[in-house]
Amino acid sequence: MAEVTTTAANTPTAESTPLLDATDLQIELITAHGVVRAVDGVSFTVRRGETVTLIGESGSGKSTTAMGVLRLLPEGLAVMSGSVRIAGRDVVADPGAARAVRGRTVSLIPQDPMTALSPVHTIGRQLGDALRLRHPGMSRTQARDKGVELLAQVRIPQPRTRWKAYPHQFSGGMLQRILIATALAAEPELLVADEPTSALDATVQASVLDLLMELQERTGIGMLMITHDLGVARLVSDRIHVMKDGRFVESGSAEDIVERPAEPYTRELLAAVPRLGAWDEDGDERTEPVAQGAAP
Ligand SMILES: Nc1ncnc2c1ncn2[C@@H]1O[C@H](COP(=O)(O)OP(=O)(O)OP(=O)(O)O)[C@@H](O)[C@H]1O
Repeated sequence: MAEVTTTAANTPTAESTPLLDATDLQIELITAHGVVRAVDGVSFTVRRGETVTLIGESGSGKSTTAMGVLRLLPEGLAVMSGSVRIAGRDVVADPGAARAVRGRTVSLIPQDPMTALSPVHTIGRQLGDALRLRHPGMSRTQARDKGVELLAQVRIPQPRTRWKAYPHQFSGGMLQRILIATALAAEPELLVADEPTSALDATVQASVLDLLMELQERTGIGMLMITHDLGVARLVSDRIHVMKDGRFVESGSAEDIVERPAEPYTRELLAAVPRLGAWDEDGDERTEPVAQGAAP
């Protein structure tokens, strides 16, 4: 999607190593009702500047995959096999590698902005803490200046004044943008976004997705997107993996999956999207909505 700028750090070798490389990932969850194989042998990669989306209905295993990749599933209740290399380090074989890459190479944008931030601390305190975690030598003043800059980047109006505000003083869309700023505080190479807009209404959803794409274009960050909404997937993705019962039933470019779905399950997901404009080369939405069932 975005142009990849080659820097000294991005040697050809580093460039060709995927940021995320999952091979035959299996995850079993130990539940009160027995063992559930939530993820059943999936393989996928995410490279710099790419957005790769896992799409599927509720219970298909998308979130378990995302949380597994980050090793955020409860130890002892989730058994993982296969491999997941993040920037070359296998987090399945080595949980220590997961701790090393989380909040550095890879950051999570969680699903529900209303519950992801602590209600008793100011936005500034929480964003400042995230920055100082990444840069231990940073003073509070430096963290505030950098944090205000990040809030401006995610289009929070009057960021310097809002620094001292509490989460309840923001709308859902603004909170999600603050969470994006918090994820960016770690200067990650890869973002995992778990249904980042599902708690937001349609117009706010569009503006948050737009912001993510703009950030990606500017920074070349890779993104693993989780969604149940093919409209969202089509807008942001380079590649889409359609997930059902823990497996990928269909994988391809966003255009192929949306325009030429091979599987009945994908066609069902498509049918659940109320309106999709015609595909055009720039991936722009067409401005005139398509009325379902309307006469030509
Ligand atoms: N805490 C849990 N206890 C029991 N079963 C679980 C738990 N979490 C997930 N599962 C099961 O694992 C499978 C995959 O669930 P998962 O949440 O990953 O799917 P999903 O596609 O992300 O759905 P959603 O969009 O609803 O989060 C499902 O069969 C689900 O019932």
